[in-house]
Amino acid sequence: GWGYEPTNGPDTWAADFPIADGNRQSPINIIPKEAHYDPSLKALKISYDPSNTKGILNNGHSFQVDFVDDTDSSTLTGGPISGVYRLRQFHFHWGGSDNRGSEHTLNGIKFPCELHLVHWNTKYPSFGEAAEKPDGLAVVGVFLKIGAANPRLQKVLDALDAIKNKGKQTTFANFDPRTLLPGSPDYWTYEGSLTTPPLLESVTWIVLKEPISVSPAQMAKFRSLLFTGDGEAPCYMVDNYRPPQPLKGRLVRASFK
Ligand SMILES: NS(=O)(=O)c1ccc(NC(=O)NCCO)cc1
Ligand SMILES: [Zn+2]
Repeated sequence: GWGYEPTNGPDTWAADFPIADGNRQSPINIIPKEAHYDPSLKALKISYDPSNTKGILNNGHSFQVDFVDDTDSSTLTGGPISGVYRLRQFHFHWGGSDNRGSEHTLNGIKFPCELHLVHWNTKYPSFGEAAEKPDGLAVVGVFLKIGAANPRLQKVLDALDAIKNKGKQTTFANFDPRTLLPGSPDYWTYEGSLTTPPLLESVTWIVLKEPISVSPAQMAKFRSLLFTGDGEAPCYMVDNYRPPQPLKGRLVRASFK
């Protein structure tokens, strides 16, 4: 199956997922000077209920923290979206060293890590249905940059020892992902896709301008995970990012001047 190695990585995905060469693929390189300030963009309204935290899973591509999404208790509204989107999961993408790892880039600059908070539009009956609609998903992207250790991240990283291998999951409770967000509400937004197969063109991307911090030791924790399952030859989970894709005429809007 697909992955991030030379034999199954992003350059091979179009064979099984032709939409990889589509007109609204993600991620992209964001050039702030070419973004269009849109005064009609609303503030993001994010309200999460920590008791919705369901668990943490190594899915062989990243690890994700899953949320109970059968009620409107953890939602995203406002910003560029209309209606109510429910939090489904959050996950990360990171590099084998600090000079790479993010999916979106800023003026061509890669960050060591990027957080994705995945939400689906409740006008559709389920995540799966929403994922196939042009306005079905909204993903909030947050850059991580090397600095002081991030205490909010530590609870997530402390759970990784229990999910080292692909397919492993463990309990994870009462986590408020809002604590991972930066102070500034400023964001860029554009119409894009999932950044992993099936690469569905159903995502309104909301990329926050202000990064959060992560320390080198915390980055080492991400890199201690394995792509591989128990009993397989171990392969460290690193460089699980898709590079920027062609903009193909899309506008990137900014919520700030
Ligand atoms: N990296 S990304 O574009 O944020 C992304 C989000 C969800 C998915 N897929 C997904 O959530 N499938 C359902 C099982 O959680 C794939 C890529
Ligand atoms: Zn992602």
